[in-house]
Amino acid sequence: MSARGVRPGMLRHKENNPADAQAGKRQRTATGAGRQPLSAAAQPPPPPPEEEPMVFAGREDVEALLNEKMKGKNKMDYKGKSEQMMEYIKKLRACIKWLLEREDANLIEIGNISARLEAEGKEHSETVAELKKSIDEARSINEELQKQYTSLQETLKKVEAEKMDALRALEEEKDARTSIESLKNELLEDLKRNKLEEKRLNDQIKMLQDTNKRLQEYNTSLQQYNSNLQADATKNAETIAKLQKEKNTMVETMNGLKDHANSVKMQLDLAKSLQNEAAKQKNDLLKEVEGLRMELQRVREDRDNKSVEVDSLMAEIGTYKEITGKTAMELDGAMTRTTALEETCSSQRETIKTLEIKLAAASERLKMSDLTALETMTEYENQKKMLESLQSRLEEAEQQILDGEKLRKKLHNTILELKGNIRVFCRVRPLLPNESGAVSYPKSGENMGRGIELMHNAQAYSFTFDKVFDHSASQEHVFIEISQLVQSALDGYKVCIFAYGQTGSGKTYTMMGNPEFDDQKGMIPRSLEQIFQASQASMLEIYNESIHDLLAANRMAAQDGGSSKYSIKHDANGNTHVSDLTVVDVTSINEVSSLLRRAAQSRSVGRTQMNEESSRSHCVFTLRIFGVNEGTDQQVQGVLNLIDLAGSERLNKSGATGDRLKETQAINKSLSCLSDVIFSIAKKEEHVPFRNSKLTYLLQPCLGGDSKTLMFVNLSPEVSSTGESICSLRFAARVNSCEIGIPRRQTQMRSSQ
Ligand SMILES: Nc1ncnc2c1ncn2[C@@H]1O[C@H](COP(=O)(O)OP(=O)(O)OP(=O)(O)O)[C@@H](O)[C@H]1O
Repeated sequence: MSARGVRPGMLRHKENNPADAQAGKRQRTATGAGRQPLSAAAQPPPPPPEEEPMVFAGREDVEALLNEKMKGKNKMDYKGKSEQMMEYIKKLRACIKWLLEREDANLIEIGNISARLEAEGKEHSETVAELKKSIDEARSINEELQKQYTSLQETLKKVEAEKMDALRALEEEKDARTSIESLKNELLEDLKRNKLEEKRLNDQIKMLQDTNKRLQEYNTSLQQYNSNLQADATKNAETIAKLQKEKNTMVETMNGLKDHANSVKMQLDLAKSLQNEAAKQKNDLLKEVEGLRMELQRVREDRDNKSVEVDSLMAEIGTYKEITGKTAMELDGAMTRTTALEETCSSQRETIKTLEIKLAAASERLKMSDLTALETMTEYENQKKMLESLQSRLEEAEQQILDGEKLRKKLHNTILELKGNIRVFCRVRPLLPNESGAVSYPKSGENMGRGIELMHNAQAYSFTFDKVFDHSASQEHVFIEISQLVQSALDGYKVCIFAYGQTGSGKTYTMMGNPEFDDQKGMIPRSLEQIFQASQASMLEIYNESIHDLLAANRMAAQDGGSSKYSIKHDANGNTHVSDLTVVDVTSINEVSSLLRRAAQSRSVGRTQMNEESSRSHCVFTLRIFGVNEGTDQQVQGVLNLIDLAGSERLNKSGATGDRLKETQAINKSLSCLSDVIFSIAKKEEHVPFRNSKLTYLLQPCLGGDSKTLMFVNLSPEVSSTGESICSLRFAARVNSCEIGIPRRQTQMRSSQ
C-alpha cells in the first residue's frame, strides 16, 4: 500500500483482530440498523496470519484503492495476477473494515448528536420562554427608556446649551492657557536665567566663602603677627624708653662733659695764653740773653781790646820806662787810663756776672714754662680724646635712638596697616610776612614729630597724628615719608593720598607744588618720578558737583557735552572708572609732566578773599600702574590717586557771594558728605552714604575698601586761622581713627591673561 494518505496524527493501526471486526459489525447492526450487541456465545475466528496492518486516512485513500489496477507480467501471468488480487482483496477488506468502523463511530456520533439535539431543544424552549419573558421585560424597560430618552433629550438640549457655554469658556480658557503658556515659557526662561544666576551666585558665594576662609586664616595669622608685633612694639617701646633714658643721661653727661670740656678749653686757652706769654717771655728772655750775650761778647771783646790796650800800654810803659824819656805826667795819665780801664773791666765783669745769673734764671723759667706747656698739652690731648670718645658714644646713642624710632615707626605703620587705618600727616605752611603764629610743637618726649599744639582763645589744643611737618619741612622731606605708599602702588595696591585744609593752607603746594623748581616740586610730580614704568593717567576735577575732564583735547567741547556724561562706576575688584574720561598712556616722566601742565591750565581757579589763587574744585589725579615681575611672571595693577581737595573754609569766612557762594556751598556739601562718610565708617555703621556726593562716590574704594589711604591735613599757622585749623585738626583726628579694612594687592599671573 502506498504511503499516500499517511499523515501525522491521522495514522491509525489497522484492526488486525477479526473479533474486533466482528464486534464492529455487530455494533453497526445494533445502533444504526438494528444490529445486536456482540453475544458472549459467539466464537472468535482463528487468528489470521501475521499481516501488515492497513491504514486509511480518508476518502482519498479509499478512492485510490478503488482506482488501483491489476498489473501482471503478461496476460498469462495468472499467478501474479491472483497474488495481486489477493493483495487487493486484503486491502479492500481493510478498507471495508475502516469504513465500518467509521460508520460505527458516525452512528455513535449521530446518537450523541440526537441526544444533544433533544437536550438542546428542551433548552431552546426554555430559552424561548425566558426570552419572551425577557422581551416583555425589555418592552417595559424600553418604555421606561423612551421616557428616559425624552427626558434625556431635554437634558441633552440643556447640556448642549451648557456645552456651548462650556465651549465658549473652553475657548476663553484656551486663550488664557496660551497666554499662561507664554507666561510659563517666559517664567521658564526666567527660571533658567535665575538658575544660571543662582549657579553663578553660588559659585561666587563659594568663592567668597573660600576667600572668606582664606581671609579668616590670613586674619588669624595677621592677628598672630599683630600680637607678635605688639609684643615686639612693647619690647621696642621699652628699649626705646631705656635708650631714651640712656640718651637723656648721656645728654646730661654730655652736657656735663661739654661744660667740663668748655672749662678745660678755657683752662687750655688760659694755659695756651700763658704758654704763649711764657713763650713770648722766653723769646724776650732769649732775645735779652742773646743781647746780653752779645753785650757780654762785646764787653769781652772790649775787655780783650782793653786788655790788649792795657798790655800795649804796659808794654808802652815798659818801653817808656825803658826808653826813659817819657814824662811822669804821661805815665800817670796812662796809669789813670789803665786804672779806669781796669775799673771798667771789673764793672763789666760784674755786669757779665749779673747777666749770667739773669740768663740762668731766665733759662730756668723757660724750662719751667716748657714743662707747664707740655703738661697742659698732654691734659688737653687727654681731654680731647675723652671728648671725642664721648661724642662718638653720643652719636652711637643718637643712632640707636634713631634706629629705635625708625623701628617704632615701622611697627606703628605695620600695626596701622594691619588695622587698616587711614593715616594722617599734618603739614603747617610757613608764616607769611605780617602773620603771627599760633602753632607750637612738642620739643621732646614721645610726641616729638607727631604732635601739634594750637592756642585759641587762651586755650591750648593738642593733637597727635602719624607725622607732623612744621613750616621748615621741605617737599623732599615730606615726600620721603610718603614714598613708601607710592611704592605700594607699584606693588599692586590701591593708594589714595588726599590733601584737606582751608584755603591757603598749602594743599596745592603740597600736592603739586611748583614743578618748575626742583626743590618746590610737590607730591604728584615726585610720585611720578618714582614711577616711570608704563602707566596710564587721567585727571579730573569735581567742580560744583560735576565732573570735568582735565585732559580732554578740547576742554570747551568736552564741557559742552555736559559733565553728566562722566559717570562713576566701581568694578568687582574695587577699581573705579569714570566713563568717557580721557585716559592717556604714559611711559615717561616727560609725558606726565606735560600732562600735568595741561591739567594745571585746565583747572578752574577762582578768586576769594582768602587766597588769590584759590582752586575752587577738587582735583583728582589718577595713575594706573601696570607692571610685570619678570622673575615670577606676576602682574601687578596698582592705582595711585592723588587728590587736591578744594578749600574747607566756612561760608562766612570765605566772604563769597553769587557764583562763588554757589561754589563754596558745593564744596561744603561734598566736604560735609566726606565727613558724614568718615563718621559713619568710624562708627562702623552698616550703611555708609558714599553716593551722597561725587567726591565720596569717587573715593568709595579708597575709604570703604582695601586701599592704603593717607590724608594730609594742611594748616595755616597764623592766629586768625586757628578756628579753622582746629576744625581741620578735629576732622583729621576722626579720619585717623577710621579703620577701612586690610589693604589688598591686585595681582595675577601673566599666563592667565
Ligand atoms: N610748605 C610751604 N612752603 C612754602 N610756601 C608754601 C607752603 N605751603 C603753602 N605755601 C604757599 O602758601 C600759599 C597758599 O598755598 P596753596 O595755594 O597751596 O594753598 P591751598 O590750600 O591749595 O589753597 P586753596 O584751597 O585755595 O587751593 C601759596 O603761595 C604757597 O606757595
